[in-house]
Amino acid sequence: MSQEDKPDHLIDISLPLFGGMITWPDSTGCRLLPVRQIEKGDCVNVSRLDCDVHTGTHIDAPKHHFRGGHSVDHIPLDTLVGPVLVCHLPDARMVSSKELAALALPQDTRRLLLRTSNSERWAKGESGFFPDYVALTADAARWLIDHEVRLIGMDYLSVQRYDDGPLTHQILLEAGVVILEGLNLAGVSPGHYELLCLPLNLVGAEAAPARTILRTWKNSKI
Ligand SMILES: Nc1ccccc1C(=O)C[C@H](N)C(=O)O
Repeated sequence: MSQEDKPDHLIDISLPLFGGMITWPDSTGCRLLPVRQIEKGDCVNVSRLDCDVHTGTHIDAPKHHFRGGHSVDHIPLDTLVGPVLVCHLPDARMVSSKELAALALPQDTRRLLLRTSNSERWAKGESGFFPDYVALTADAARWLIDHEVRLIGMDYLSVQRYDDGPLTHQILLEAGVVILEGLNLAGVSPGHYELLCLPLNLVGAEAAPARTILRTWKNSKI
């Protein structure tokens, strides 16, 4: 790698996982439980993570909504890693096809992350789950498929609005679009990056937590 090609910087857009973190209201929550403790006389520290697989930043696979649908271990890495466009919709109360069309995305956009006012609320450290988060409508899901987007990332714990039915998820997952939820895009400038989304390879699971990073490059286009 020449000096010019060195990574400029890495931006962690995933949520830290910790006991008591904000989770989906129906979730059993997230706990990190001590199994062995040096301070209690054990020779090592060992913890157990107790959470559902939709905790923090995570991907959803078709199995989340479809019997017999693919699980996360079948999602190809080359969908999860590669060029991505980050768009900023600071004033959107929801994201419909109208907001997406107004972005005038380059035709070759296959991965799209949307920074909304949700990210500012993560940044402020709001303490509880907020059901009025910004998310996609079903017609936005159809728009993404029509425009051949293969991965869509949103900055709250669901891609669909809290009071909506499951249609947004179903449309995306049926078409094999990877749903990336629970991003924190606070302070991320809109533009082109390389996405590195690495979910746990949980065999047979409908979702998996995913450490997710954006990489910018100094002098090269991705
Ligand atoms: N953790 C859960 C537990 C029970 C029921 C749903 C969830 C979800 O996380 C839903 C998810 N965020 C979704 O919209 O796909």
